[in-house]
Amino acid sequence: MPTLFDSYTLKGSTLRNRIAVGPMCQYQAQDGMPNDWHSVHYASLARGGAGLVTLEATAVSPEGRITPNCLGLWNDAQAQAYAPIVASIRKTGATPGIQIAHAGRKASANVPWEGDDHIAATDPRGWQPIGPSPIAFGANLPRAPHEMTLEDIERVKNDFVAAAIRARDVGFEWLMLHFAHGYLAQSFWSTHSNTRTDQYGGPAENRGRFLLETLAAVRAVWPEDRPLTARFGVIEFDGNDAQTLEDSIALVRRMKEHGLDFIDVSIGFSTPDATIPWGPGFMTPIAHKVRQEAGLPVTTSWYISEGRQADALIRNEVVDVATIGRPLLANPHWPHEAARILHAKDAKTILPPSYAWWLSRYQ
Ligand SMILES: NC(=O)C1=CN(Cc2ccccc2)CCC1
Repeated sequence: MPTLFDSYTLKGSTLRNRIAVGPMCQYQAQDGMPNDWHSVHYASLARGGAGLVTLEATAVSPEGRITPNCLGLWNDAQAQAYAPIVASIRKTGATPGIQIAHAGRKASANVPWEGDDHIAATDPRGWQPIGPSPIAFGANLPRAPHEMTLEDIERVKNDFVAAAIRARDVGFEWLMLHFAHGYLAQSFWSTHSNTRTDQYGGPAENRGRFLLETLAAVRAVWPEDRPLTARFGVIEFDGNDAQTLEDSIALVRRMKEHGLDFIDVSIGFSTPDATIPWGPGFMTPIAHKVRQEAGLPVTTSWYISEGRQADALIRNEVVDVATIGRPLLANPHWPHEAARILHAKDAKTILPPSYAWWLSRYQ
């Protein structure tokens, strides 16, 4: 029976435990470049004992950013700037991962604590969002995206491939495609946002095409021995859940056929009219259903906050890895605290010597 502090091996990668840091936007970049905010942030999370440290949504092009302050991997200067961050994660024994993303019709927005809304079309800080159809998300994101031409679609797929090559070459070990949260890929899948009548719209097979083509193109350049994963919104909580979940699991099976190794099960967030049943581990039964029916190892996040809760999910094989988000913002050493609560491991095996040595003595 696996436990939270057992290692996890997938393809040629072994995580020191089953705790993954979920990708969480920091909105601290200028022109997509990582800086000392990101260096300190990710080194702190790695030193705290997590197994997999996944960098936040990193845009594959300038237009693919959610906000002007999102990270990017669209040029070589950015790519080189991640090398010290990868090294600092590896130095602690954690595994470096990165989520590559395109925000689609949710792009060109103010950072959450400065409005969380679309930048005015007349404001030079912003840009024209793009998407499958000229349909706005609504609410705080009222701008209708430019309807992507087939050339736009090819360009964006190539941007994902180029970003994956940069992530590969700078040493990231896990790659996560952002196929969730109402961003570009999710918006091709959802009927809330995709009303195309060409081969990228209409029936599920067509709405899944952009995701599968992007996955296949990235798989072709991502090393076979490094995990290729995706965070995918399998449900919208919009009143149509049974059908959406059935269709999404069928698409996950296709993703597996196209080389996906692992999936992070999340929410579509394609419509402001959803009623999300927030609560402790509320996504874990859905993640388990995807795991069993699609035959892929899974993780999920959302309100997984306690060590015993996360350990039970692993022991009962509900999920294979527990993704922790906001509790790690509150306490990057959450893994150490969980290890103590679970009597799993002492500080010596979780924290770097500069901390562990003194924590393990004079008990
Ligand atoms: N890059 C991402 O995937 C983000 C996800 N978020 C979670 C979230 C989404 C929707 C509603 C609440 C929280 C917040 C902003 C960035």
